[in-house]
Amino acid sequence: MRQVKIGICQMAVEADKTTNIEKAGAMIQNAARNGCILAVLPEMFNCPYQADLFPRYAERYPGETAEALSKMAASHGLILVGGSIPEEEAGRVYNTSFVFGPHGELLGRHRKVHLFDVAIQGGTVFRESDSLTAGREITVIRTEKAALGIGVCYDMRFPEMARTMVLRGAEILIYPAAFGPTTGPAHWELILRNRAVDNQVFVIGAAPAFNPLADYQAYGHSLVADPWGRIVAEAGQEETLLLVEIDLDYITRVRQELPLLQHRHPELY
Ligand SMILES: O=C(O)CCC(=O)C(=O)O
Repeated sequence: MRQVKIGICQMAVEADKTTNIEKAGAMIQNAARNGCILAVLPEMFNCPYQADLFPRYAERYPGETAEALSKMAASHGLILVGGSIPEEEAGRVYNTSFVFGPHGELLGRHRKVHLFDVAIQGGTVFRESDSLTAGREITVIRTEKAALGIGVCYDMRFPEMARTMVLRGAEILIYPAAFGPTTGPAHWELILRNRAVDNQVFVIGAAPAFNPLADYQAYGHSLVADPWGRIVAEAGQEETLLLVEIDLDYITRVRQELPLLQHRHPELY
């Protein structure tokens, strides 16, 4: 048994950065008290999800938020997937997930590759590329507990990226995300379960809670899907710490019984 207890911090993101960092800290502490060895925050957890605000909240590494995350990981001795934050480097702003280890060390970072530029009639209109630059790397982070494939929100819609992470050894795909009221009910669960069943891995979607005062209405519904495509934990819309324990050996069992990855014909596609 390779048990991993995980805490997903579905927090309501507010306008004030320090308040958001403190709230994340309290939820991570709660996760640690509940025995979690992995905690996950949502996309843009320190900043309202508004393209015009990203440059204003952006930090150069190691800034205020990354330092706080590193300390939280170290003081609780857990692996922390720090959602994402606007990260500035050389005049460009990225949507970046920083991942810290149990001694507070930076294990890696993922810069969102696929920017969310959509105009859905009667629904969400968003242009991340107005203020963000896309990352150019696929991210798999090997930790002492599990190999983590990291994507940010819209990245989850690209099965090629998930497959690449899995072929590079990822056992858990983790997507800090912030789906909204248009695509959330339509696609959120479908996509996350699909990435799990396609790749026979665990998949985590970590969302902000619905906040009636926010400009962008997050859908919430953080969830964990297992390698069989089953939902093993799911939150509602409200602020909550979603706790779940998974057994990574289940990946091997599902792959032995249904050897999907061995049956591929990459020479044909
Ligand atoms: O793919 C979607 O429907 C939502 C994506 C999104 O909100 C994001 O990438 O931040």
